Amino acid sequence: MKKKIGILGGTFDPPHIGHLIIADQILNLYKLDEIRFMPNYLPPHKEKLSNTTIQDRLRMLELSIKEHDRFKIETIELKRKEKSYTYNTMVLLKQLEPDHEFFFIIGGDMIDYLPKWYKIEELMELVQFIGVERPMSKGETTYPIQFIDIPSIYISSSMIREKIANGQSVKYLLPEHVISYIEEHKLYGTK
Ligand SMILES: Nc1ncnc2c1ncn2[C@@H]1O[C@H](COP(=O)(O)OP(=O)(O)OP(=O)(O)O)[C@@H](O)[C@H]1O
Ligand SMILES: O=C(O)c1ccc[n+]([C@@H]2O[C@H](COP(=O)([O-])O)[C@@H](O)[C@H]2O)c1
Repeated sequence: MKKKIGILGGTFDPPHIGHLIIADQILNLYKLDEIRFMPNYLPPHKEKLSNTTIQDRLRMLELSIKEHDRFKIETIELKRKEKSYTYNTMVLLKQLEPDHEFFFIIGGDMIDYLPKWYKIEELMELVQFIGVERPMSKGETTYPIQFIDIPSIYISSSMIREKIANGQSVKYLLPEHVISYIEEHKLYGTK
């Protein structure tokens, strides 16, 4: 049977409850079979922002999703070891799994940036996008994105990295297991 799969691509440095909430809301509202969290190898548009390794990002993601039986991890971009252009990834995924229907999930900041994406016109033809509003971003677009109305969450990975570096609490902003991992491995300037 044709499965409906949501893809949440990201850097996840670190993953936080914003990612988990949007994934669960969309899974439920779109009646998807699963959500795959897809860490990129090299984000196309970001400088390296922290000293975490790919293994750290992957492990934190595993710890984040382990209690949800419909949350999975898609490692296709980690295996390719190149800049993670979504168009290339989705072409490959659709070749590998031709029977599945894919939905690519993006937050408002990424929607603002879409005109700069690699082969954006072709990508829009290839996969349905689901957009989530995000505080501080316009999230307006002429691309055919389906917007979904879910609680807006003012949390970002950069906010979390900054709080940790300043010795401030991040309790409840990300899963406890991930906080323990960050402390154990002294990530993001943990004091
Ligand atoms: N709080 C949020 N609300 C809506 N979308 C979000 C939220 N946090 C992340 N996203 C979306 O999830 C995807 C992956 O995000 P990413 O891993 O880059 O986290 P981030 O919080 O945006 O990180 P950073 O602060 O380092 O830019 C992107 O499409 C992003 O827009
Ligand atoms: O393909 C592109 O040109 C492109 C440009 C920017 C971001 N993306 C993808 O969008 C997703 C969210 O990106 P990020 O950097 O906010 O984590 C992630 O899967 C990126 O690989 C893709």
